[in-house]
Amino acid sequence: MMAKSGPSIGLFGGSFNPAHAGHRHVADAGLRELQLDQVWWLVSPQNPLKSAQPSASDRAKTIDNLDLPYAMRISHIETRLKTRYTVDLLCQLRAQYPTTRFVYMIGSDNLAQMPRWKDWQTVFDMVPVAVIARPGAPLKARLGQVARQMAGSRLPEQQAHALKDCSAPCWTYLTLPLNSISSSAIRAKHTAN
Ligand SMILES: Nc1ncnc2c1ncn2[C@@H]1O[C@H](COP(=O)(O)OP(=O)(O)OP(=O)(O)O)[C@@H](O)[C@H]1O
Ligand SMILES: O=C(O)c1ccc[n+]([C@@H]2O[C@H](COP(=O)([O-])O)[C@@H](O)[C@H]2O)c1
Repeated sequence: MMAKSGPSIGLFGGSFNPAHAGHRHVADAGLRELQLDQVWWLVSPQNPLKSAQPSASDRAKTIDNLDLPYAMRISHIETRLKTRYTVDLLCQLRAQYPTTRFVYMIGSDNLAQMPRWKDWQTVFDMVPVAVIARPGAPLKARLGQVARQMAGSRLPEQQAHALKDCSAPCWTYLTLPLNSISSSAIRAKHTAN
C-alpha cells in the first residue's frame, strides 16, 4: 500500500438543510482538535435515509452564510460522482487521491444511526472516523452497536490530533462543549413563523 504523506482532509458530509452554527462547530473541531489541513463540506445530493430534500445547490448556498475560513471548502463531489452512499464515495476518493489522509467526520446522532448505512463496517475499514458529541441521545451513540463493535479501535480523545495518521479502523469520540442547534429546529421555527 502507498504511504500516505499528502494533506490531511476532513470529509464532513451533510444535508445542510439549512447549514447552521452546529455544523461550523463540527468543522472547526476538524481544524482545531484533529489538526487537519482542510475540511471539505460535502453537500449530500440526497441522504438515502431522509425524505426528499431541496436541491444541493440551494442547500449549499446556506453554507455561504457561515463565512468559512480558507481551510474549508464546499464540495459537490457526491453529485458529480453520482454517489449517495458514503462507502461508494470513499472508494472513489481513495482511487482519486491515493496519498491524501482523509478523516470522516460525523455528529454522534449519525454514529447511533450508522447500522442502517450501507456497509458501515467498510466505512470504518477505509478511513479514520471522528465523532463529535451532540445533545440528544449521547448514551445511544456511545454505547450503541457501532461504538461497542468498534471499541477496540477507539483512540482516546486526548490523542485526537493523531487520528489522521492512524491506520483504519480507528476512531475517536470528541466530547467538547455541546452545541444544540439542528436544521430541523430551524425549519420548524420557520414553519411556525
Ligand atoms: N449541533 C451539532 N453538533 C454536532 N454535530 C452536528 C450538529 N449539527 C449537525 N451535526 C452533524 O453534522 C452532520 C450534518 O448534519 P445535518 O446536515 O443532517 O444537520 P442536522 O442539524 O442534523 O439536520 P436535521 O435536524 O434535519 O436532521 C451530521 O453528521 C450531524 O450529526
Ligand atoms: O452511506 C449511507 O448509507 C449513508 C446513510 C445516511 C447518511 N449518510 C451520510 O451521512 C452524512 C450526514 O448526513 P445528514 O443527512 O445527517 O447530514 C451525509 O454525507 C450522508 O451522505 C450516508
